[in-house]
Amino acid sequence: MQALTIALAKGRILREALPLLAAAGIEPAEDLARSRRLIVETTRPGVRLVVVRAADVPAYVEHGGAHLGVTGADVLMEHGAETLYEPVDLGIARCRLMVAAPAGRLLPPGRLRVATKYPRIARRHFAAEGRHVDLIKLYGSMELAPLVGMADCIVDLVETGRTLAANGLEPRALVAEISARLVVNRAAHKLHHPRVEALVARIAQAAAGRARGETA
Ligand SMILES: Nc1ncnc2c1ncn2[C@@H]1O[C@H](COP(=O)(O)OP(=O)(O)OP(=O)(O)O)[C@@H](O)[C@H]1O
Ligand SMILES: O=P(O)(O)OC[C@H]1O[C@H](OP(=O)(O)OP(=O)(O)O)[C@H](O)[C@@H]1O
Repeated sequence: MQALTIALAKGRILREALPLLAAAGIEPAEDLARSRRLIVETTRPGVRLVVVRAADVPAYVEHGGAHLGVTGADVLMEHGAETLYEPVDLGIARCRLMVAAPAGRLLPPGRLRVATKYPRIARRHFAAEGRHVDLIKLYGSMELAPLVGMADCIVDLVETGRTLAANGLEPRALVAEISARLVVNRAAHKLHHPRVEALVARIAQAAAGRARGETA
């Protein structure tokens, strides 16, 4: 029987997802921090993990490289993952996607220069407000763009607000509440239905337990 593969976003989501998966009875068979192996077996027979960049998880699940995936809602929104089935909000890696700008500075009228890693989401957000934008796509450290005069505002993730404050920026508008989500390949869901359903149910149960404060 083919093993079910879960694609996990590395970094912050991986760190928070591992205790959740452990509570669901799925633990990596080797230390992920030390191993250079890209496919890792788990203590649960028939379930294996692949660890990839957060932004790559939708592609792995969409194209059948993994049956299931765990990544941020921000990544899914930006990817336009309508083709993926999203059954569980894991409640981990919580933060907010926000518009932020230099503290106390009025945004200029007319076209706004917006720096972001999320051009699709940003365009949609400002279009809904009827604002025209010039988007500058960045891959990190968005907070820098207004400081060097390259952008009027940013669309970026905010958790504690410390990064904004440290750079003289302030939140201006909420774009979306973000948390990590479990996604499932639709074909895999049909084809391996009982096994996929059982796995989704275990993970959903662990997420619900975590929400009740039962696990880390
Ligand atoms: N400060 C934060 N608080 C909570 N969740 C966050 C925070 N920053 C990012 N996330 C969530 O974790 C996901 C991955 O972020 P992370 O910073 O680990 O990787 P990245 O820098 O976006 O990816 P890569 O290293 O592959 O470029 C984000 O897409 C988001 O869903
Ligand atoms: O509100 P805060 O608690 O300060 O968190 C927000 C910061 O966290 C994320 O960056 P991260 O630390 O992941 O760095 P990266 O974007 O360079 O990966 C995000 O891109 C913000 O910069």
